[in-house]
Parts: sequence; C-alpha cells; structure tokens
Amino acid sequence: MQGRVITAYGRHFMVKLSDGTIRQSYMKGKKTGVCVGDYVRVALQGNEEARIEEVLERQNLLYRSDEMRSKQFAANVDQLLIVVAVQPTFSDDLLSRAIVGARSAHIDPIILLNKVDLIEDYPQAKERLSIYAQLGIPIIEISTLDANQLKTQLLPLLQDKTSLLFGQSAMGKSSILNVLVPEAKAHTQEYSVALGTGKHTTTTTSLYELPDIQGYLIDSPGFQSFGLRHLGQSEVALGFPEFSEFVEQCKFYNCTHLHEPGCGVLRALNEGIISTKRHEMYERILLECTAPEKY
Ligand SMILES: Nc1nc2c(ncn2[C@@H]2O[C@H](COP(=O)(O)OP(=O)(O)OP(=O)(O)O)[C@@H](O)[C@H]2O)c(=O)[nH]1
Ligand SMILES: [Zn+2]
Repeated sequence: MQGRVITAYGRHFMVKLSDGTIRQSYMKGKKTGVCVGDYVRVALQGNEEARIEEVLERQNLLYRSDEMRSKQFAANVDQLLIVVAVQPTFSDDLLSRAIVGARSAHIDPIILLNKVDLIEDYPQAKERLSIYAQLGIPIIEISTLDANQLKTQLLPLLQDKTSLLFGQSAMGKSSILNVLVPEAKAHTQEYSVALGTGKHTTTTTSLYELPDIQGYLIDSPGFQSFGLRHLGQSEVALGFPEFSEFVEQCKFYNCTHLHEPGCGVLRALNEGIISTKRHEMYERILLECTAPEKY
C-alpha cells in the first residue's frame, strides 16, 4: 500500500495511507532518509503499524543545514510560504536565506506579509519588502484578525499544491495555521501521545491535508536560522534571480562573482543595477558554504 509521511519523530513516522487511515510506521535499518512529505510504499504490520519499504521518487527536497549537520526539511513541496510580519521586525537575512533555500530546490517562494492591520508600521515593512517584489516574488498582504478574509486570500493559492509554512518566531505562523487547519493543534497532540513523545511539541514538522481543495500544508517549527552550507555556488546564485542576466556576461564560466575580472555581476553591481545589500548577502551565504577555500 502507498501513503504519505505526515510527521516524523526521529525514526518513527505517521503515514497517511491511500485508504485514508493513518498508521504509525517505522523504517527498517539505521539510515532512515525519510522525511515529511515523502510518498512511501509500506507493508502493513498487524492492525496499527506499518513498515516503510520504499521511499518513492521525490520531486524535490528542501534542506536546511546548520554547522556540520544537514537536515532534511520536507519533500515534494511546491511552494514555500515565508511568513513575515509588520511587527516585530522581520530578519532580512532569514528571508533571503529562505528564498535561496527554496529556489535552489526548485520550490517557488511566496512572501506572506502578516499583521497588515498594524497600519502604523505597515509602510516601513512594505518598503523593506520592495526589493523582493522587484525580484518578482509574490507578496501577499494578510491579517489573521479576519479569518474569512484570510481563507479567501490563501485557499486558492494552496489548491492542488503542497505548501510549506515557514517563519521566524512571532510572525504569526501558528495563527495562520489555526485559521487554515483548525484541527492542527489537536492532531499534533494526538500524534505526540501515540508516539510517546509526551506533550505537544513545536519542534516537529507536520503535514496537514486540506481536503476541500486537494491541498497539503506543511507546518515547520519557527526557526531563527536557515543554514545553507550544503549548497554549491551555482545553487546559491539561483537565489539571486537578478544576477542571472549578468552571469551570462561573465568572462569565466565558473565565475563566483566575488572578485573575478570580466565579471558581469560585479559590473552590474558597480553600475548600481544590482543592490549592494543583495550582493553582500550573496557573498555571506557563499562564504559559509561547504567549500569556502574555493572562493
Ligand atoms: N495584530 C495582529 N496580531 C497578530 C496577527 N497574527 C498574529 N498576531 C499576534 O502575533 C503574536 C504571534 O503570533 P503566533 O501565531 O503565535 O506567531 P508564530 O509565528 O507562530 O510564533 P511562534 O509560536 O513563536 O513560532 C500573537 O500574539 C498573535 O496574536 C495579525 O494578523 N495581526
Ligand atoms: Zn561573475
């Protein structure tokens, strides 16, 4: 039977099977390599459990990595919904990193600007996002105060897709999830009990079904970092779509756009076409990647 992984706690998983039932599942062997969003083939074990026999081919895999560890986030994701808020101030660094992480995994980033009801600070937040709007990244302005309005705005976006909700703490991610998936809280508690992990934990990534619109929403814990050490240079560059037309003008095919002569990106930077702030961000991310000696 086939199914989809909806939560992962270490080596234990909850799998929603194609018949609609949910089973606690495990993978034989040490290396698991299974993550939330994976489609799997399982063998039923008794009445309640299942053994994961095979992870089916992935459309993509979103990673984040910190220090020496690379962590799988979720698989088979169509779009990354990055929640930022009018208040408190969001981190530009984290936002840029989330965009790079998404684009390098061929996942579309969408920014949700939450708490637009806080009109006093709204203009400043909007201004800070203008650079991302210029890059063609959709920015959707929302408030969780009006649940119906929020649903009207977001549900069409989520239809027929798997979307991952990401955001640093206090941006309003839980509030958004509670409107879209009212039973989410209860579910998390249920799984925690079933898996013996005790109380409700916010450290787990979970996938929720939106049956009316054939969509899936993945909730991830609030993160204060989005490490990208696992990426190579060209993958980092994918996160900077404004570079692409100038990359073609670089003299060297393996140009890192940091110091090479005849670099199209550096020329555009000098001419003020590419923003200094964005190029600095690119450099910062690139220099912390796995093989810094190369640059
Ligand atoms: N004014 C206003 N406040 C909001 C809105 N959405 C959320 N909040 C408030 O912002 C605070 C943070 O919201 P949460 O939903 O807990 O944020 P979170 O991103 O899940 O934060 P963590 O649980 O720390 O990960 C709460 O006090 C919410 O009531 C909104 O649209 N407008
Ligand atoms: Zn270059």
